Amino acid sequence: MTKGAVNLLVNIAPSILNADFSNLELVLKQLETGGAKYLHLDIMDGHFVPNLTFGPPVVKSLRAKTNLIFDVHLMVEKPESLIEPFIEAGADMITIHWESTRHPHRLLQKIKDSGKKAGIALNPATPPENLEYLLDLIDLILIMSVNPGFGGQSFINNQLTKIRKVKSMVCKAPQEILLGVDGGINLQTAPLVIEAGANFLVTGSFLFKGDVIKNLKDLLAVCQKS
Ligand SMILES: O=C(CO)[C@H](O)[C@H](O)COP(=O)(O)O
Ligand SMILES: [Fe+2]
Repeated sequence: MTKGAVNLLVNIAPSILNADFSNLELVLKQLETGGAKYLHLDIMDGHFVPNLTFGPPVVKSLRAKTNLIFDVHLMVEKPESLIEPFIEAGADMITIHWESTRHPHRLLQKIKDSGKKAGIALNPATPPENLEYLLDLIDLILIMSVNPGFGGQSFINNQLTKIRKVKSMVCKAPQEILLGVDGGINLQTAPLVIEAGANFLVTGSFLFKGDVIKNLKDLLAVCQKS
């Protein structure tokens, strides 16, 4: 990839956080029918964030049912201990939080050494300049546009400024880096984040209110137009 290469395609990564957990096989089929390529898996430990979700066994069960690209978002204390279990469960990409570890460089290196894509997420109050000496290890920068922990929160508008700053960092990197946004993405906010430079949009509660397939298709259409 040439220096400054930018992926013009906008990707949608559906989060199942607000899906019907009693019928995830159906949810996977709906997302595939709607045109999804990724599945965003929100892992919460009740410590780093005040909520609990699921762990490697659930990811392994889902892995057996779909070829979607598994994008694992680790919102946990001590993510060091969970890299291998999630890779064994079938993760294709693992995103750690900058705030969750003293050694983000070592952890990103560990993910890359395992042959998986490495992502780093930034909470709303974390400045993007912290990524300067990590950039060569990063495949995805995930800007949290809500405080992590729950689906269905409102988009924090000042994160648009951060997306613009990160866009200029990403353009200078020698490799392709996806610029992701997670939280409060819907038909109104998607064009704003795309205009600011994002090309990887995580969306959860918007999709699972009403007709999942229609909502996903509508969002993909907005992304293609923006
Ligand atoms: O990481 C997350 C929350 O911490 C989720 O990925 C995010 O909230 C998606 O849900 P929604 O679209 O409802 O905001
Ligand atoms: Fe997430």
